[in-house]
Amino acid sequence: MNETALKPGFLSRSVGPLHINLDRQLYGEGHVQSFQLSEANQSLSAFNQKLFEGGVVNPTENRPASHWALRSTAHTEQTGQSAQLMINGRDELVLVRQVQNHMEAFVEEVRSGRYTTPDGVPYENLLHLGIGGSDLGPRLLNDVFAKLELAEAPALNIQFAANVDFHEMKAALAALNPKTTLVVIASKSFSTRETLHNAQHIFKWLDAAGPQYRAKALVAATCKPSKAVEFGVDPQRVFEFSESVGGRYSLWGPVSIGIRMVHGNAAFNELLKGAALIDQHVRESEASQCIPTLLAMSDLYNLEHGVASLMLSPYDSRLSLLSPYLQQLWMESLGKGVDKNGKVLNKPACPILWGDVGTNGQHAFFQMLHQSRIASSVELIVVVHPNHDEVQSHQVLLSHALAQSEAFSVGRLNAETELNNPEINFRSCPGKRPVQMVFLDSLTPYSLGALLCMWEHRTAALAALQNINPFDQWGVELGKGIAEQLEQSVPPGHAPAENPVTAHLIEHFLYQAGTRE
Ligand SMILES: O=P(O)(O)OC[C@H]1O[C@H](O)[C@H](O)[C@@H](O)[C@@H]1O
Repeated sequence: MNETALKPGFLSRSVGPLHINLDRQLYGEGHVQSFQLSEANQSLSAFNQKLFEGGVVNPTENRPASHWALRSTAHTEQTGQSAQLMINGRDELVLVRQVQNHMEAFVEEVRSGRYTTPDGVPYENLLHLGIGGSDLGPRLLNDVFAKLELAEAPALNIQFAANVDFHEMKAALAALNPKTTLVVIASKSFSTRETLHNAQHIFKWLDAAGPQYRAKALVAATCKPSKAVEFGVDPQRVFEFSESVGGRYSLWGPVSIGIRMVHGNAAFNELLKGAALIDQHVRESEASQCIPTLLAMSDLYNLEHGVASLMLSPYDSRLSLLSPYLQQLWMESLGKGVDKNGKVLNKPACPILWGDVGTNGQHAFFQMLHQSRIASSVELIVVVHPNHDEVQSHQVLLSHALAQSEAFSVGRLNAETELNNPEINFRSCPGKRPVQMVFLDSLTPYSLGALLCMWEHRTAALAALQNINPFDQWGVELGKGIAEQLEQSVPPGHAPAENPVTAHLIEHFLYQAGTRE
């Protein structure tokens, strides 16, 4: 007996290194057919056309979304088609190509040791400063690339500092030497408090080693080049990207220049090629064949049926930073309360995305997924060819992923009977959790590019299906504004905060810190 309404293999689709199976969803074939004919699907096709034409898809900021253009050189190489993307009278594709050439040349200079410190020796270290979209992508890429045994060995020791919590910076600096460290300041806006505060600290750290070190060490990735220059970065080492590239969609461009420096241009360009393959797949496939569309269709169906959680578990420890990266992409894009017409939504526009690598999660939170009343879909990623020869370990790993997929969907066959019997109802696993299976041929920069790009399109598709804007993040602004005011109230002896509870909390903090009676 088949546990769901779909025949095995009905929703299996492949593109390049990526394969998905959605047979264990809660809908039947009829849903897929009616979805194809639905108005929502037509709006999605119109959205994708507008996205790739450079139309305004981010209405609250009156901008196109041109992150896909950062992969355009890989697309041109693959298809031989070159195009134009005119935004505000400037061809964005020309900018992308120029900056990419400039980055590649600089990266070669650094990696070959021709770009030297003021003491005439090659740089050995790199500190990446940035937060949110200017941190999570490069951090994920570095973590995966470092575990891939790429043809080119890492050329520099890399450290990251995102948080204004100084513990992170302290640990990063302990592993660095100011005389041999390049500092990448990645900030789309070049005005993020945490990043600029950390950069100011680093200026002091570099200057303490000698006044000559700062100038050559600084590199910036931003869409506000003049601000970076004003801040003290040599214009030769300011790498620009367009304002219409959202921060959480920006890892394909200059924000990842540190990853190019550490792991080489070749690996990075493979990542772009894998992503460009998915762009092409989205441009050319009809809904019933398009992987991101089918996933978004399932996500929407689940939301409409009260499933507002999505647990993502890659059965590969090299992907342990995937969930934190995707949390920003997914929840900053889709965590919205109104649609593009300002209409208040009557349900969440995205499930909460969370998870950890398998099998570890099985021994931690899978219990809740199997038996609690919290409805969650489950997405399991399996890498078919591992990067080791321990066949048995890999088979055990695969068995666990497949077992969980079956258990979440089928449950325990006599679950209903068990529930009617108080003596044994603790055993009941009702099943019927929607399961998405994702297979990657192997983990490479190319397949990673395809996987991440697939998620970008899935995110945008789920937004388009609900007529919401996935490219703004107005909710983030509120706390930033309040924090700016409170910086005046936190130091002892300063004006109290306006809000009485906040004022009380500050009083308590100062008392516990021993700076107030
Ligand atoms: O790159 P930046 O301009 O420094 O912005 C860094 C981050 O800041 C904000 O909090 C936004 O919510 C994020 O989307 C962004 O990635």
